[in-house]
Amino acid sequence: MALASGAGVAAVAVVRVSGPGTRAVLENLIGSAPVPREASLRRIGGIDRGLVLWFPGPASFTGEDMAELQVHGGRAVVKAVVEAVLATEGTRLAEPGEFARRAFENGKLDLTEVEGLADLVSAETEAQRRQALAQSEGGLRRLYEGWRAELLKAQSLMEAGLDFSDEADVAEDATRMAGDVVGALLPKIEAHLADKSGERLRDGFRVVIAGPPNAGKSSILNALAKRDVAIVSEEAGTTRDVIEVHLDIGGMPVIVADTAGLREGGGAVESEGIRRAVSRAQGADLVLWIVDAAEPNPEAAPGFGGVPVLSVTNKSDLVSRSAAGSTSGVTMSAKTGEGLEALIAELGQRAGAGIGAHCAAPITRTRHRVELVSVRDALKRFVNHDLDSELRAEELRIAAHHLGRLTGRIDVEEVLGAIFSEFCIGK
Ligand SMILES: Nc1nc2c(c(=O)[nH]1)N(C=O)[C@@H](CNc1ccc(C(=O)N[C@@H](CCC(=O)O)C(=O)O)cc1)CN2
Ligand SMILES: Nc1nc2c(ncn2[C@@H]2O[C@H](COP(=O)(O)OP(=O)(O)OP(=O)(O)O)[C@@H](O)[C@H]2O)c(=O)[nH]1
Ligand SMILES: [Mg+2]
Repeated sequence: MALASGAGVAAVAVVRVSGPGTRAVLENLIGSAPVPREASLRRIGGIDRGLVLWFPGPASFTGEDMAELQVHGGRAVVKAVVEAVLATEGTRLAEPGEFARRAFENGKLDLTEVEGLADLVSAETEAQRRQALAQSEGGLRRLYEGWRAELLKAQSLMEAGLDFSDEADVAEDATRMAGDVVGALLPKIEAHLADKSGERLRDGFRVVIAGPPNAGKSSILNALAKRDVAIVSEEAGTTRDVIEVHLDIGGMPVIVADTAGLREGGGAVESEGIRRAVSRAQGADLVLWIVDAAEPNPEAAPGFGGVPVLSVTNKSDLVSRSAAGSTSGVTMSAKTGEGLEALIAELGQRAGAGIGAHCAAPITRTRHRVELVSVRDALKRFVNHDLDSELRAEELRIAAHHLGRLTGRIDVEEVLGAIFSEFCIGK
């Protein structure tokens, strides 16, 4: 049992119940289970009048008997309904992600679909929502199940080759056919691994604003965020902590961080701010290097460990148009807003906004990448003909094992905890 509608008061709250005791909860609270899968307006335990939904298993989200009580969202109503449900013998509060976990355990969802659901609940932009929905509806599951079927085919051909090892031509045919199957599969896995668009979309494109003190970094952050997130002042060394905002540029999540101005000297606090700025910049997808247009000798951007740098000349309002436009990169004024649209367009383009969704479902997590690298490496060893047939067959088993971990078919107990704890209570 859980309050699925989350913390805080809403107009309507949803209490979700799953498990074999669900029918007993309904009998205790509303007298009887209503018509399955149809909303019924009922008195609920003398507490409220609300909509009741009854999903007898296995045709439910978790695959078990389930019910929903949709009641008025007031604190007293919710508290009384939750207590009334818990009063039924055997009922308890659900752990975070427990409904999804049961759906997984009952074969309703595979691990990639569960991850898709978690991402759907936390999606912040349209492109993230689309990607998460497709994954939650089996985009990756179907892809990986197809590959698993190919692997099984190759495995059985290799086994046949081993069984007929005294009939050289039969054995050779079977082994060659297994090689063809893997030979066709490997480039598909390589192409899938080469596509980083899914992880980038899920994680967001990370931009760090860096530059000398007082160049207008915090003013640019505020202009991008369209609100006063960071303190701006004419004093050099204003920003110390890294300040982050989440932007949605054409459906792409872009995470912009403002940092302390980089300069020599300064006190201990400022030095720590500078250390954080540099470390953040080195982990970014893009650094915006901000300089003051009125500065006669603008400081050149240092290297940030190979991270691409886009030069931004700010305070264009302080200089004549021709002087401001002469530098490379973006020229803008955080004060007047001139050039801001151009900066946003450039960020969107670099983040990959507007690129239509890739046809195939992409990798969205490091977990997928790690398992698929193991699959690929085993298959590469398989195609290496220096190994004997026994060892090559073993490589196929290793590949199938890692594919199984990906979809949750085999020994995933250690990853389950990590995945399901991402969910909020009630999911
Ligand atoms: N009120 C409410 N809204 C909700 C949910 C919910 O649990 N309750 N969902 C919660 O995530 C999502 C909808 N997801 C659902 C997924 C499967 C089933 C379900 O009953 N599946 C059965 C029957 C399928 C069918 O008839 O097509 C099954 O899989 O066997 C229900 C909701 C979003 N909206
Ligand atoms: N004229 C003009 N002034 C600006 C512009 N952008 C920022 N300023 C001013 O420049 C000063 C410094 O701005 P901040 O945004 O605090 O600069 P910063 O780079 O974050 O500074 P630190 O955090 O100290 O490194 C403030 O007085 C701003 O009002 C601009 O485009 N034009
Ligand atoms: Mg600042």
